[in-house]
Amino acid sequence: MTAPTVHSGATTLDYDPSSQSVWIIDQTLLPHHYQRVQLLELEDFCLAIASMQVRGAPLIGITAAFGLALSLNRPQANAEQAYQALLATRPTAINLQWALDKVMQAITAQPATAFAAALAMAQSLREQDIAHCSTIGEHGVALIQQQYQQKQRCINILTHCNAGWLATIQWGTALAPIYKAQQLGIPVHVWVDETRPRNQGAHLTAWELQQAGIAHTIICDNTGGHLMQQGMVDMCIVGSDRTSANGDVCNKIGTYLKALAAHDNHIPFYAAVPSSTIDWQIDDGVQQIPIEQRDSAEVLSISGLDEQGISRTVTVNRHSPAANYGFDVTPARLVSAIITELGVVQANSKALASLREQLP
Ligand SMILES: CSC[C@H]1O[C@H](OP(=O)(O)O)[C@H](O)[C@@H]1O
Repeated sequence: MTAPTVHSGATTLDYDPSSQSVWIIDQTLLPHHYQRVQLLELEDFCLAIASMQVRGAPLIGITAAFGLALSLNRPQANAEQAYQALLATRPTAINLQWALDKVMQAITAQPATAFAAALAMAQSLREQDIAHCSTIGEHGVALIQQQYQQKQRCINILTHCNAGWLATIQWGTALAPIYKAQQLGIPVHVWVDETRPRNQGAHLTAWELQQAGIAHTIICDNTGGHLMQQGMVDMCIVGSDRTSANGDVCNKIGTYLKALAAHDNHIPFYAAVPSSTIDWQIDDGVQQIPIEQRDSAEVLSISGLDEQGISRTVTVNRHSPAANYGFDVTPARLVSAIITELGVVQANSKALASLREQLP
């Protein structure tokens, strides 16, 4: 099976009406194997999210939306039980609850045709994600273009984790401006934080950029500060799993440290955030956003291919405990701007409140 690229119009999730199932890319196998797997039952959807076969706030939400919708067409359908099971899979990405609530609202509005209404909502959220991420790319590429016009050389962009098309349905959030820059012929190079412990950068972002033919270099998570200090980074663009109404940005663990280094070196630090990832109920992200803690085994091991091309997982330490905080929160004061589908806005309550008024 040939692997797709963002420019081939590839999508991470596709609904199959003939089997009333969903096909997703098993992201735990990338970059070594590209494989699509079918999600049929509610348990398949819950496992896919919890095990990170699918991950990234927008994709988590849309996957759950289809999981809830399709569960209604199964024997002993129970929307509330399905909602709770899916919501319990991962706590930090607000898109999960946002998407599930949208589907539940559709069910409540049309109880006589609940399955059809829920499925239509899931499909609508999927199409909306594609449009919003493309628009985030268009708003974000202007920031890259400004630097290119000033510097007239390749623009070096640091990103953390994976906020590419694999984290959404298509285009991505943080990587969308980079894909749009490529389409405009603007030369860019991406510093790709490997992003321990699950290595979404080395496994997923690097794979995306390699497939797209975009120059990139994988770096250890601790390297970014040095590169910024040496003038080797022109801007940082990261994604988000939940951004609070005051502009605090929750993202993969380690993002906050990059923002501190960027601030200290006067480098623009942008978060690409669809409005679906903004939690309007929280006005102090640093204190209020729930931070997922995952199995310590993810810290104590690392997986890859051995010389014979066989997947291996090795343990780096069998005897010590490990802590595995999945996310951290970058305070708004360290965020230069937030790139949304409605435009580039300042990371503060007033600007975000104004943005909220523009939402349909
Ligand atoms: C566009 S959301 C991407 C966001 O999600 C990642 O977390 P995970 O891979 O654990 O789902 C990471 O925080 C990315 O920035």
